[in-house]
Amino acid sequence: MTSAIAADGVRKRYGDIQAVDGVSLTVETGEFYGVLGPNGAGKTTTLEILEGVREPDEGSIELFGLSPWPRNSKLLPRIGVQFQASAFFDQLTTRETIRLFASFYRVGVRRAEAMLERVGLTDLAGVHADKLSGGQAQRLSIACALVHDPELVFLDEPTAGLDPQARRNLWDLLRDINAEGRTVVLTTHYLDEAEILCDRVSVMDHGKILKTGAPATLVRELDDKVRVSVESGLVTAPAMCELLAEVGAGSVAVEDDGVSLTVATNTPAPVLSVLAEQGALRGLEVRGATLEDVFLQLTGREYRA
Ligand SMILES: Nc1ncnc2c1ncn2[C@@H]1O[C@H](COP(=O)(O)OP(=O)(O)OP(=O)(O)O)[C@@H](O)[C@H]1O
Repeated sequence: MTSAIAADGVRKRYGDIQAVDGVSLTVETGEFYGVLGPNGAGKTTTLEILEGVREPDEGSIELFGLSPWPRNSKLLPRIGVQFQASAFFDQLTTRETIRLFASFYRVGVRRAEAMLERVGLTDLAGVHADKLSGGQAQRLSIACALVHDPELVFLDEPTAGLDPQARRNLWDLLRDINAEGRTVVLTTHYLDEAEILCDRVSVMDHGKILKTGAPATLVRELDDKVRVSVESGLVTAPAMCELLAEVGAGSVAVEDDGVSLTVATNTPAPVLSVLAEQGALRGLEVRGATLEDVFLQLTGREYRA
């Protein structure tokens, strides 16, 4: 089966800046694929090259086996590109905006109205685009990208700047879009978003893809320690070390910062048993590694979105 996207050796330079430095990736049909990285990593440039709106200096790109550059009219009906909300015409209403996008693709008014309904903007159909909240504007931009029913949708940081509730609402919409069978490619600098939404993510920094995989696989491959924490004062750190040695709990690190006692371990089961036997489970939290730890290991520095 042909992949939705196959890119090989893509490079793009702006003056002295090598924005994209040898990116190769494959996105399978139906996948929810994330390109994750901090500001300036090269995510937007990569996405624009994949969309066919920017010419690469080097490399080959195929969407459904076709080259997106120069602009390929056979591909245009099959792909949806989310424009940044700020690119809307402020003086058009929500309804006029979606109808304008629908007209680009010769899509009827009924479908445009259905899209507004789908993203929950019917009640705001008469409101000017510049009066929409950040979340509403993002939903409108996603509706515009979907109005012609594309198979492959590109979203560039769709939840940037939204409050937590608006982000979660948008996540539900994005999940539904993918569940309908569409391939979704999203860039984000939010690690939690990538972890929650994406089947696979490429972690990007300084124009290069450092690693690609399912978020859970990337985290598991770290083989990082699990952190088991309880409230301080239930059992002391030295006592905990002794108890864990008695049961042969293996390599552990015990720390008490006055708020929590934390045991870092590869084998949490005996740690939990000892805490339970001591009646010291108040405030129990068990934390595994996250994509943040993956980024730290790949780059040697903390993740800064
Ligand atoms: N049109 C341009 N002209 C010159 N430099 C650019 C241009 N677009 C991007 N850059 C630079 O290329 C690098 C990669 O930018 P890009 O926007 O692709 O990264 P990004 O990961 O999407 O970042 P962000 O999360 O901030 O959008 C950055 O150093 C940026 O300043």
